[in-house]
Amino acid sequence: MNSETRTAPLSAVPDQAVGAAAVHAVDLVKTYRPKGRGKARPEGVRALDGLSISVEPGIVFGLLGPNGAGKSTTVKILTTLAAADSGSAAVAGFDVRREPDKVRRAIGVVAQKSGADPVATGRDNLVLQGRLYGMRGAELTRRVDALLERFDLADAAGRQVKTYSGGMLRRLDVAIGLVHRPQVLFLDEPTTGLDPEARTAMWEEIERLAGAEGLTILLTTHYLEEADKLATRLAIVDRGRVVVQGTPDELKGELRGDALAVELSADAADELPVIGALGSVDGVRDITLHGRRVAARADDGAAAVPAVLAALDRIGLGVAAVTVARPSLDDVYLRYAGRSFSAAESTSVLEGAGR
Ligand SMILES: Nc1ncnc2c1ncn2[C@@H]1O[C@H](COP(=O)(O)OP(=O)(O)OP(=O)(O)O)[C@@H](O)[C@H]1O
Repeated sequence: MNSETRTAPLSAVPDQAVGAAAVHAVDLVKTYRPKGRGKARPEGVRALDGLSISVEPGIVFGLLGPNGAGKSTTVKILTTLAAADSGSAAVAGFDVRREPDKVRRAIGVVAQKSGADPVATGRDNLVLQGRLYGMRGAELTRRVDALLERFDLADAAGRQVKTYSGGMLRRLDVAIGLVHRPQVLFLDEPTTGLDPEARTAMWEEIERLAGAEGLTILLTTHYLEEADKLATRLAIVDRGRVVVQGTPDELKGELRGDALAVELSADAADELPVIGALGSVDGVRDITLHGRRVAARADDGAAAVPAVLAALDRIGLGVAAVTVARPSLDDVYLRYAGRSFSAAESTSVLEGAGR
């Protein structure tokens, strides 16, 4: 448990709000305060700044954000491992502050760092977890066998976990999280550090799980592609707040049209003629120029390309390349967070280094 101070108690979650949602969090605030005096940031780090989410049962809900956005802190609060300074949260209908034991029974947690005992075998790790939840005898053996089979670990079940590959260890972590048949499974960045093959296998596994037994999965990720592929709904988190939420298609659909990227054969001396020329093309808007790169949105990108090339030609600019892309989650992030995902990632890395 963390040692930071709690400035105000969590308020109870209203019952009617809890009923329908598998996870319901309102206005979570959390500040990590430095332990000693004379630290660089005496005011502490505000990891959550009024974060709210509501997750309906049976879906994969993605919490997407760059490093340092507050995803793990949210998971810690929802899984009763940390206390919020203020706000309220309920999981599987239980208040995380008032009913932490019930919450813990209802959830499985796969943290960023493996919780498996490296010197025990895969099977023993699963058995131990089951026993912690009161499972015994044939029921436990059947459950462990089924999970070993399902996660393709049956052949390695008798080996010490320290001999497992990264992908096997992650699969074991998920299996451990599922032993006691939780209603809600928390997966905190489940594919970070995995090679592409193991990542694809884990994606397939998560997709399979989501369909099974009405399990609700709350997944945190800083991979745009992962959120796009797996999440039924997602919330984009930036600096401790949800900046926008919806299905990946809804979010991308809000950005009307395609992204058009034109690389000029030479730097354009002045932005205005470029903006003027492209602005005269039907359906083309939001034009920006950085050096040789022109970016714009177009209602129908492919159809606009000939007219765009002609317009640039008229003002004497040659074109080296043109690409047309459907809106991505990165575009959504840029629109709502005001900076690109990769810029946010590098800022948070620098912030982290400065702490
Ligand atoms: N125990 C702690 N003490 C001090 N600051 C912390 C602590 N844990 C997290 N933070 C800071 O709180 C902010 C949110 O961190 P958090 O780990 O929740 O983000 P995240 O989105 O999960 O990022 P990551 O993917 O890197 O884990 C960051 O600035 C982080 O450095």
